[in-house]
Amino acid sequence: MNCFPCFTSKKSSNPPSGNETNENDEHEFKPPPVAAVKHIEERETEQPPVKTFNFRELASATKNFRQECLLGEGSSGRVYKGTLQSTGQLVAVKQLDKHGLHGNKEFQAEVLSLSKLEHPNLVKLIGYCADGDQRLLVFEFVSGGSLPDHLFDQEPGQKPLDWLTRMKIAFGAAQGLDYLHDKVNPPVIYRDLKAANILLDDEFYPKLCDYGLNNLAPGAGDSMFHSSCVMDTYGYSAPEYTRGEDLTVKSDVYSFGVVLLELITGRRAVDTTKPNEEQNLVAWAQPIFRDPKRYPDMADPLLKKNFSERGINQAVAITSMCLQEEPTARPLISDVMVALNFLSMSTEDGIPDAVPILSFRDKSMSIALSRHGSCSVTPFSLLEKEGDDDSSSVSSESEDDEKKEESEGSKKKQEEDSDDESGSDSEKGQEEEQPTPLEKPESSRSSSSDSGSERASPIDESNANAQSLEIKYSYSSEEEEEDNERLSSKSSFKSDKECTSFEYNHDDSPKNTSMRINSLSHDNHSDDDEEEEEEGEEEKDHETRLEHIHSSKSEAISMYSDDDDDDAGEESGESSLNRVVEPEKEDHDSSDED
Ligand SMILES: Nc1ncnc2c1ncn2[C@@H]1O[C@H](COP(=O)(O)OP(=O)(O)OP(=O)(O)O)[C@@H](O)[C@H]1O
Repeated sequence: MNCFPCFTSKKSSNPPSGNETNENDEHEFKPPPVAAVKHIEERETEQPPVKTFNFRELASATKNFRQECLLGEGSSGRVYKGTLQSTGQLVAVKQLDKHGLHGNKEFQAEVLSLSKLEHPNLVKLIGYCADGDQRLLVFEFVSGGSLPDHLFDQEPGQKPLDWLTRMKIAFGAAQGLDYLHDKVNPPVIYRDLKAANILLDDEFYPKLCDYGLNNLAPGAGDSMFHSSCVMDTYGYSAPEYTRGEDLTVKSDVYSFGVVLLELITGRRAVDTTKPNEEQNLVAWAQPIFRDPKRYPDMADPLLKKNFSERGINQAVAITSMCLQEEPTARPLISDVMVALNFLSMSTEDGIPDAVPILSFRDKSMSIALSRHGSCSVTPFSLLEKEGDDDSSSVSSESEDDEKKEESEGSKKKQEEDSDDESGSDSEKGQEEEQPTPLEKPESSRSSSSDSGSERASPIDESNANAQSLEIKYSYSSEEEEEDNERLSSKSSFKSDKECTSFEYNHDDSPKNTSMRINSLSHDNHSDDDEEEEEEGEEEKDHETRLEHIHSSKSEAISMYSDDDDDDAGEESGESSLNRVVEPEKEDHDSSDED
């Protein structure tokens, strides 16, 4: 076994032995050390930081690839369940089809790329074997089966997945995808996201498999590869792919939308047993997307209506965003992830917290969700103007919708005008957020009025909380936050004496991205805010304040860095996934627009 010393985390130097794996450890992401500047000697003998197996070891692990160990067969080969003799660890051994075999160097380069992708929501590559004409990949074994096993192919007596579990699965899958899109530089496009590629452990914790395997699949690189992929992912492929256009990260967002739709409806992406008009799930859902009153009717009957109306409305709204025909109109997966985080949190009354719209990097998601009970945020200066006349300070939901529609239209136009600048635009977009009338959180609504007309005063609790809002994107050093290795989030909507806050510590990324959103009430003004007030900058003082801090990114030198090795990489068959991290990444999602 050859490991990069610089990639060797405690975990990899002492691999857990299968069943002995500590549950908590398994779900707790331990990012590989950021140390990326490799010694010259190490570069010369670059080997994947995973175990190399000889064929005999894997044959004995899988009882000679016996039928009883066969987990299934996919487009790239057969997958067997095995037990490593040396450690007792359970593994899934993928025996790649022999036709379209790669040379050893090429195969190793792909394995090297794959091995560098590490996230708790991705099935971990443990090792590989390149023996003679055999090419095998060894992955951690995920014990709970795949998502379709639980969603569609239930055994008699098997309990259906409840709503919250479905949202948690969606959130976890979004985290895995977000890692590939946003934490790996340049982004990795999944290309083959579908329910069958979401594996679940015994606690329904989701892990994506088959990521980054495109270059290893038989036929990769030949002219037929593109079309055969369409067939494999039939029902999940984004329209641009079937049009023969290039895939982007937004194509993955589309596929993710299909999975989300499956989770909500309990229907398969393609089901030929259904009447013609219902066979294609997205085609069936499109007319319903345009009629929000029908959203709750889309729910899987097995849920027996055990979900909140706001929960399903927001989930369907997110789904329809992901399934937009135009890639640029689809949200970033990071925004989908933020929204799903809220939907996957249990609350006492079962109603998910409203998602504060300024949580999003891109405005489109804010607009979509603000229609379905999310906490909108209006610059206070505008509220004051509205507040002069009490009657104008409140608006009915239909008025809200009209205004939002207007802003959605203008947003769409903005997007078209500047679809190449989305990273900086997302910041800009938030700064220039069109005011949307405030809505009360659902909990206060229900008690406030029985008339059904949703009204919100500019000085209600949630508004007060929202009056001063800071967003900080900062890149924190590994040392500072090494204890916060998993994305953590907290949210609360409390009285105006308290502050609303939630934090995302994306410490699972090589960049250790940390995003913090604090929505402070007046009572909790920071010193800075108070100073501003004293200075009499009234308008500014009450406006939503956005602060984006990109601190020193010296840590952007990541484990992917190969420095000046580009040429060497090419020569040695360096794969497409093995790319150099640029020292500065200004534009978060520009890659998908390139
Ligand atoms: N790491 C793993 N742990 C447990 N089961 C796995 C693992 N990887 C794959 N499987 C199972 O092995 C079977 C075959 O998987 P594979 O990924 O090759 O095919 P697929 O996803 O069904 O199809 P395709 O590769 O064409 O997308 C599936 O049933 C899958 O759930």
